[in-house]
Amino acid sequence: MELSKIAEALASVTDPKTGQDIITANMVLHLKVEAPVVSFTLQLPKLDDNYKQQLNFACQEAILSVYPEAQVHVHMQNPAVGGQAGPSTGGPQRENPLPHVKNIIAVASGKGGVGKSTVAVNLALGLQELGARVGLLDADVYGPSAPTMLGLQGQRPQVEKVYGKPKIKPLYAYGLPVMSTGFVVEPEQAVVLRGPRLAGIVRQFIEETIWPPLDFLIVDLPPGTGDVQLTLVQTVSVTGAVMVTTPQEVALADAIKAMNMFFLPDVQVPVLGVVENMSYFTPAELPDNKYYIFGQGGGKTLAKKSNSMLLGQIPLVQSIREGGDSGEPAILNKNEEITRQAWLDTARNVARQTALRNEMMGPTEKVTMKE
Ligand SMILES: Nc1ncnc2c1ncn2[C@@H]1O[C@H](COP(=O)(O)OP(=O)(O)OP(=O)(O)O)[C@@H](O)[C@H]1O
Repeated sequence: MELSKIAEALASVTDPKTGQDIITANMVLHLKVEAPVVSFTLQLPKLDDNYKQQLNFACQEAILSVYPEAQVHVHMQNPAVGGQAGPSTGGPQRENPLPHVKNIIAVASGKGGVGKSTVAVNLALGLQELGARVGLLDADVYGPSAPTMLGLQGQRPQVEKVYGKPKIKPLYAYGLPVMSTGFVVEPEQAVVLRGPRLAGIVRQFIEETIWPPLDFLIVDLPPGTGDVQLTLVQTVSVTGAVMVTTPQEVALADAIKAMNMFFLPDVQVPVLGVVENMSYFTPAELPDNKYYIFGQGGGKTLAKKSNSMLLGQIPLVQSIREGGDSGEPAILNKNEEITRQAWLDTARNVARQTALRNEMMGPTEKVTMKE
């Protein structure tokens, strides 16, 4: 009996919760073969009887299909839930719908149009370029821009049944699994649908999408504060928030208001830092010149107010706008090295601040609903 054949057989078994195969989802531990006995531990996010039985049966069946003589012993184990790296902070243990996603990063802003979606998309691709496994959830229900920015407009994600339950397959762009409210809701529809309905869609996207194992899930939030923000912090443990602002003082008051939501005593999502977008204008023909047309200092002030750092300063350049419109984000444009480096530096800082945060604190507690 070969271990590799057994592992291969187990890779055909799907976790009914995440839609991932149980090997990729790191659910199989201590796999041992002493013919005819095959034993292993199956780590489950929740020991629900029905769920346990289904998986046990599927594992037995998979192994018996390659080694009919095998005696399969499956030991079920419930790991500490709560999800991400770092020790548990104690308190009530709640189920984590994304146990195979290490860090969930919310990208937020005070008002629309500051380039939050541009930052979310380029940050996701930047982290991927640095070697991380990244996914993007565009939860900007009123103005979903990921489909256009990633050249996925008009496409619809497919639904696949996993143990009889429908799960959504994300679309892929440049290797990035992407879900966007724009895939299922027309912009005109979003305006008439009420906040809680849209928030429900976001919750469904988190819980029912077949996200692969990820180091980072970047969540592009709508501007300001509202139902979607609340739903996110109630559904998952958000590792940290990245605030996006422009340098103007006038944008600051709104940004502070949006940021303060993360600091509410019931929420307590750490702010990893601030990305200042449209920091300066650089004409393509004078790449070394910087014109601070929107003033200076907004990003730094916001970082100071949140006791965090300025993660990056992104120039206002035509290629970023063009990249957003053409479906080929600026970070992929190797002819615009200065802009590309600004995005990569930002991604590096986000990765570093996330690692530091995880070293210093336990997972963020999910917010519980108070009736
Ligand atoms: N640094 C930049 N240089 C040039 N254009 C930019 C830059 N950042 C963003 N843009 C452009 O500005 C417009 C608004 O950006 P984006 O959609 O990312 O903003 P947003 O804050 O997500 O807005 P909303 O959430 O209201 O839709 C887009 O056309 C985008 O391409």
